[in-house]
Amino acid sequence: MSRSAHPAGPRHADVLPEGHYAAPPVDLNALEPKVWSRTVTRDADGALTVAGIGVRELAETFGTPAYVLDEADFRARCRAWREAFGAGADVFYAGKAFLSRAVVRWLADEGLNVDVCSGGELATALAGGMPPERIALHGNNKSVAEITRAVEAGVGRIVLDSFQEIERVAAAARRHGTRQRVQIRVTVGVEAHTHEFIATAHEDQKFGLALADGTAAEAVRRVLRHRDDLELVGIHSHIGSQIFDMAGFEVSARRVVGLLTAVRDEHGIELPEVDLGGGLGIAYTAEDDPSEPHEIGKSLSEIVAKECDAAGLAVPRLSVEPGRAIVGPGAFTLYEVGTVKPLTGLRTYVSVDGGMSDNIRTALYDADYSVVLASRSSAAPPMLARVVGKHCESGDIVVRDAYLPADVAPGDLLAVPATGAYCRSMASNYNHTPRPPVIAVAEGRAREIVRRETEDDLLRLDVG
Ligand SMILES: Cc1ncc(COP(=O)(O)O)c(C=O)c1O
Ligand SMILES: N[C@@H](CCCC[NH3+])C(=O)O
Repeated sequence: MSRSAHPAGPRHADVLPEGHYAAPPVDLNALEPKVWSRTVTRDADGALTVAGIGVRELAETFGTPAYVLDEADFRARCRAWREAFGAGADVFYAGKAFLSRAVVRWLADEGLNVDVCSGGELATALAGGMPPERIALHGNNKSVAEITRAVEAGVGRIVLDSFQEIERVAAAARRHGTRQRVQIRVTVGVEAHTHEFIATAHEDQKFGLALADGTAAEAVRRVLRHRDDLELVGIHSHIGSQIFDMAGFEVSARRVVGLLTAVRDEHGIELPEVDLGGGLGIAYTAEDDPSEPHEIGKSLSEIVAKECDAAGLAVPRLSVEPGRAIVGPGAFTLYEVGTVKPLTGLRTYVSVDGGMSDNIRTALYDADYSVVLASRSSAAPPMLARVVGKHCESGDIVVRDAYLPADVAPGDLLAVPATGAYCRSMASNYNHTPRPPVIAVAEGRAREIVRRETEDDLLRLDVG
């Protein structure tokens, strides 16, 4: 629920701060299709089911908190992205959103490639069986060891992010006796409309090489001096994350094609690839309205084609790197309520058995999430609630403003949708909390694809 200037709607069990919060939903048991994976529904008892499995059964078998990932939803989104861009383009799933060996197998099956940005992500992609030529390595400060491993593994591309890295990748390729395919990551000078921490195309930040002051053009010159060791295949731009407005991508596409034209004019070569990055937003609440992959595919392909046509360039092979848009909507986090604390005249604090260690996004980006009572339906009136975790931090908030049925009680299960991206992958062990498992569900079956951490796991690292 977003904080808005809407007046309070129907009567509800709690007192609302005046004029500050959106009205409660008409039906608290309803499931907003935009934020749930495609197989989530309520069964005859009112409990949530996913892929035909009830959440009470999931909680009994695997415990809570747990991330529940719907394989059919994940695969359907992979296919939608592939189809949206067609055979003349590549879709690189951004592994930072969430990566595990099972997910890599699903990606490989569905014909997607993978973008990794660390040695650990590279190791996971390889361990999951992704062919190395379908892996791209990113990062603004890749270590020499990471570069060497990627070159030795034979990754399909390394995305260069600094002048120093050009020399490091060239040296690694020379040592290994290969010619490494590379792209140059540029910052196109777009102010993406998203949280400051996840915008990446304005010039005053750490990623990429700026177009505006000629740094990107200089990077091209430097890469081309290493023709024996580096094959410059294209230009890469990623403008940020959780973006709804396509205008930023359009400007980015135009500016990248502008650089391709400048490269042709200066060096007499046409670079065959353009990658426009990821960053497409998803719905976290009913108010969010993301574009569909086919709209995005059509609009980006048309802009690149039009700009190339105008510049007299052959249309390059396009690629994109969606992470959140593929894995985000397909998972929810299942929590058990521990305490319910009404604060007179304010709201009710509902504490769950996880928190900022399994979802840091609310604290870090002020992200909005929604939540439902999952283990049963309820006819109780709406109560203004804040869903909080169990950590020693007052900013440990999972859902800042939520309406829950007023009879929510300890032992109830809550589900927070759209937690597939950047929740498990950004999870921490704060307060020595073992991280939750990822449970994959498909066709009536559930299995752990990442197991729950144990206190033994934590103590095993404590060698003092
Ligand atoms: C280079 C690059 N590609 C792709 C992504 C994926 O972004 P998203 O998960 O928002 O699609 C990111 C993260 O923002 C990124 O830094
Ligand atoms: N971690 C961020 C997105 C950053 C993506 C990586 N460049 C999020 O949760 O929204």
